[in-house]
Amino acid sequence: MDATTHPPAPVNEPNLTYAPGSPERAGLEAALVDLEGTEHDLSAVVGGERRTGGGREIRVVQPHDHQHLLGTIRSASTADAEAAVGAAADAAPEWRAMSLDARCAVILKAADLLAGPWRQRINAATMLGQSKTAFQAEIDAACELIDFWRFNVHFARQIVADQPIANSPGVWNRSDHRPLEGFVYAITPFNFTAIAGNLPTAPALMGNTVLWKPSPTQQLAASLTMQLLEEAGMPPGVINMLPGDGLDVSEVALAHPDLAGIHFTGSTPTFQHLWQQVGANISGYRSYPRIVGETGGKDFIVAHPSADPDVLRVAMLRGAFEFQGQKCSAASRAYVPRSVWAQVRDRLVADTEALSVGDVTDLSHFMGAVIDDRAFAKHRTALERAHATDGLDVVAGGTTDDSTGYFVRPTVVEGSDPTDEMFTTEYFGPILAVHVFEDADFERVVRGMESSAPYALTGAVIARDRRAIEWVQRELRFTAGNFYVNDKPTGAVVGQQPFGGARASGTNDKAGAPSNLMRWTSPRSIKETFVAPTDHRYPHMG
Ligand SMILES: NC(=O)c1ccc[n+]([C@@H]2O[C@H](COP(=O)([O-])OP(=O)(O)OC[C@H]3O[C@@H](n4cnc5c(N)ncnc54)[C@H](O)[C@@H]3O)[C@@H](O)[C@H]2O)c1
Ligand SMILES: N[C@@H](CCC=O)C(=O)O
Repeated sequence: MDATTHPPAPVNEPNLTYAPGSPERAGLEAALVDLEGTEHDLSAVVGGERRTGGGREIRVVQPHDHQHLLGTIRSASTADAEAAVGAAADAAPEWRAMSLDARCAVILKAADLLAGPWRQRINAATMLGQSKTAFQAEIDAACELIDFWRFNVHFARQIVADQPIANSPGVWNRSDHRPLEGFVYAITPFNFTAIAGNLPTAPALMGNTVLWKPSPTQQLAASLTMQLLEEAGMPPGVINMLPGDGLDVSEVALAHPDLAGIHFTGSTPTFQHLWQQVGANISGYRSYPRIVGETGGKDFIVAHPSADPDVLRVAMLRGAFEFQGQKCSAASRAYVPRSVWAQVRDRLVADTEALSVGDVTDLSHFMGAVIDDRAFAKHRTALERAHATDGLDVVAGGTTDDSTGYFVRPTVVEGSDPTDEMFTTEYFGPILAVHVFEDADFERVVRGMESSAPYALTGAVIARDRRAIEWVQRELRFTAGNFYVNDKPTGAVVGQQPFGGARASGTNDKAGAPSNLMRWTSPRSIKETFVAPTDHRYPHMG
């Protein structure tokens, strides 16, 4: 309960530029060469020991150069998962008894290691394994993860310092922010190294022990993150990493009486499947598992007739195509009045066609490849359908090429029917659907957007008319957990725009915020009476 000391105050980590000639660019290029040259050890880590999983093999390749092997995973088996549950249970008593200062120190050291000596290694791993450009790797693997760690320390201390505000005479009330009883199961997505690092460490900071199942396509950066945490002093068994497809791990973890929570980020169907499994097993748990999940999106930009066309164009280009549209926050549908579209269309098409797509180790590219063959096939099918469907007009991009890497050209599709699947289905790729409408129909179109997709993650309004901004904000209040005015709907910053959405987009517990950390504590209220009564009778009894 020691939250009275003063660790360094959190400040957002500045983004390095990687401009030609900069020292960070030289460091990054050296790290890329170093990591590309070898096949990496992607073993499980259970109780601090490396362990070759007993399950099926998964090849981890560079998405932009799919013949280039980075390493091979042996998926964790049920025996590996059982060993991890045991290691988490063994580590729990000492970890939860440790002072909050000690746990914070581990996390703050991890942040400083990542800001310093580990920065380019983990950035390079994120570029090679997830096909992020230097800038996209920097804002994710370095800055956002450093921010998660530093701000979470600050928020954890606020939570522990939050104590009852009233004491009756002769009484002292206290709150004991206990960790959960059992282990937390953290399951992380391919697209953000920061999310992969945050999901196991947030519950650990609050005193829990964790089973961490990273995404196979993020495993290189995940393995390095695990090494960094060990160097920072994370004790063995507090976080147990189980690579692979997760099927055997879930078989053990979701049926185990000690499952205390799930910390998930990924697709909506996977999250719903996990929740169903928990529901099916509900009578077998010691406690009701906390279920936190941030999931899919179909994120929008809506322009008002007063919109600045340049602001709209840049919001579309960056919002839809950075990291190949593989951010849960990526703009994948836009609604644009005809008068504004007339000023935006040609330049948007020209700029989209000019975006360079390629091997991200060539730092001149704006985009890399999509994550794997499955994603590639899904996007190719969506584009074939767009080319073949009346009412859909592919005005930029629309082509794919997987001869060397999983490349999908950034694509703009004009669609006359806003109920077409282009406007409702999450493809999770660089495909932006645009619905052009008559200016006079603005209010009708916005009202239709309220329920046109099942998600509610991010959205943006582009307008100069203040009344329009206010009206859209009110009308679309429940359509986005993160709402942007005159900006792209991506790029939330920890401590500034707490991130998460509702409806089919998740439980909206807001990653990197006190509300998330609260889910990993089970408070105990303690009342101490200094001079206790010694007579059971009340005055009214005479
Ligand atoms: N809302 C957010 O904050 C947020 C952030 C990032 C990504 N996402 C969403 O994530 C999705 C993309 O990520 P993805 O492709 O990695 O998602 P995914 O659902 O395919 O996989 C997520 C994780 O779940 C694992 N998994 C799948 N089935 C499992 C099972 N039965 N047991 C255990 N683990 C299992 C995967 O291996 C992976 O580690 C998109 O839908 C995107 O919108 C959301
Ligand atoms: N927080 C990130 C998205 C994370 C999901 O992929 C953003 O705001 O762009």
